[in-house]
Amino acid sequence: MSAHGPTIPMTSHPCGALTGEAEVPGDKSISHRALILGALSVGETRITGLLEGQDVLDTAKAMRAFGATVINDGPGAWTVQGVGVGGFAEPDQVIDCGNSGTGVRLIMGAMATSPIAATFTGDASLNKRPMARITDPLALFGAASHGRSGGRLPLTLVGAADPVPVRYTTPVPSAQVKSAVLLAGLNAPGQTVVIEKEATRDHTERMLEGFGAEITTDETDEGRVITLTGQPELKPQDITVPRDPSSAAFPVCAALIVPGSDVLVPGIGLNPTRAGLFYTLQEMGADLTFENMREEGGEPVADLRARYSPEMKGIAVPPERAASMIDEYPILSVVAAFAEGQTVMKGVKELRVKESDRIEAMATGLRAAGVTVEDGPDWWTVTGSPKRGNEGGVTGGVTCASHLDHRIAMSFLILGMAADQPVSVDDGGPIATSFPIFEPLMSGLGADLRRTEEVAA
Ligand SMILES: O=C(O)C1=C[C@@H](OP(=O)(O)O)[C@@H](O)[C@H](O)C1
Ligand SMILES: C=C(OP(=O)(O)O)C(=O)O
Repeated sequence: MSAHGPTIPMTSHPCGALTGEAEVPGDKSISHRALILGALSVGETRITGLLEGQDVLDTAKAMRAFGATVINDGPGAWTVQGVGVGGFAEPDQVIDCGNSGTGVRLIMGAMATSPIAATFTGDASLNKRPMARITDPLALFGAASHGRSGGRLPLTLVGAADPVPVRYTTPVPSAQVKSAVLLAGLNAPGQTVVIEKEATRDHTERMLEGFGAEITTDETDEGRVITLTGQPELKPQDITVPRDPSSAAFPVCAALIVPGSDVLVPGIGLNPTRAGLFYTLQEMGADLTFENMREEGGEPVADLRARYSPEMKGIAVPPERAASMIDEYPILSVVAAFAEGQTVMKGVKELRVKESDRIEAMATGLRAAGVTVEDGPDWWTVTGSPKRGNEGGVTGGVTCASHLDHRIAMSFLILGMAADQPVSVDDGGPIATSFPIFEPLMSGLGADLRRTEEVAA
């Protein structure tokens, strides 16, 4: 059961060529940040292209609970009347962030240096995920948290009444940890400094600068040093949210493994901290090209064209690339199942603590579908083959558990499009958290997706 709806068993049948144009929704990471920084500004922020997935809708609801006025003016069009830095009111309800690690972790940071308390919870998936990685640095500002052992949700966060600035080196490569500390630093005096050894997505830094905060990033021997001057007055902005590369990954990868496919996925951000999968696929020999390269909102954007690629080879993914494709390893493992040889993915311990243990979830389903997978604490490998049908290759014919994880559900449904037999997932409901139009969009390209109670005509 997903946090916000019924269980939806789904089946993906082997399909003909996927063709056409796939306009994926707005970027989930940027959507969360636009709402939160809009709420921390004084005045009206206007947002177009907002992702209207459940994760982001939960953040919009949370911002209302903290006192901002958040209005939906039409598809993707939202306005936020903010309350200013330090202006959050104490919510009179539990903040339920559903399935969203980004939502709960960034919102905890945003309130941690205000003299208010709030209780946070989530769904069965989110309430298993580690939160000490957030409450530990927030305690350095003077915030206090009271929750379950091991620092998991539900928990109550009591914001610092007299916050102090913090200098913090992130212990794991996490943009959520970095962002929570920066957002807390907004309402602390002086300068808050975050140091990250591996570069992670930089949407928070870019957006804070866009809202008028004083923030610098320096590459040093220690790593990337990000310095924020506290207590700015953030200026409301007009924001156009770019389309999400992590959602684009699904139609792109489907086209690469379904014979005869040729799909255009327009307007995808190629921010270097987000585009690692696409370069990896090209290195595997994918027929994947960037058309109409341009800049939008200060970021590189292109139209991605993906064509069926039967000559792909397995690859050793550079571990230093992991952060720039951390959400794309599940769908990469599906492509790897159809590439000749071994794909090696190392330095990916973080996959064990996403909405699910993504290594375990994918390894279990792929093995059941006839694919060779090996794994360890922070690594896994997939040994694939381009063979189809009775020559060998991916048999399919299995039902896989999604574990309340949208990317696991979507990855197995893409597998079913190219396997010899259909692949089912026990619950496709979580797909709505990040990609609510996944079913109609993929069906429009030619996929054969069915809600399992449906019977073929
Ligand atoms: O900051 C963000 O928007 C996100 C950061 C990543 O998590 P971590 O920062 O925990 O790696 C990623 O997995 C998540 O989908 C979105
Ligand atoms: C891990 C993800 O999101 P979150 O951490 O926000 O739940 C994701 O979208 O793959």
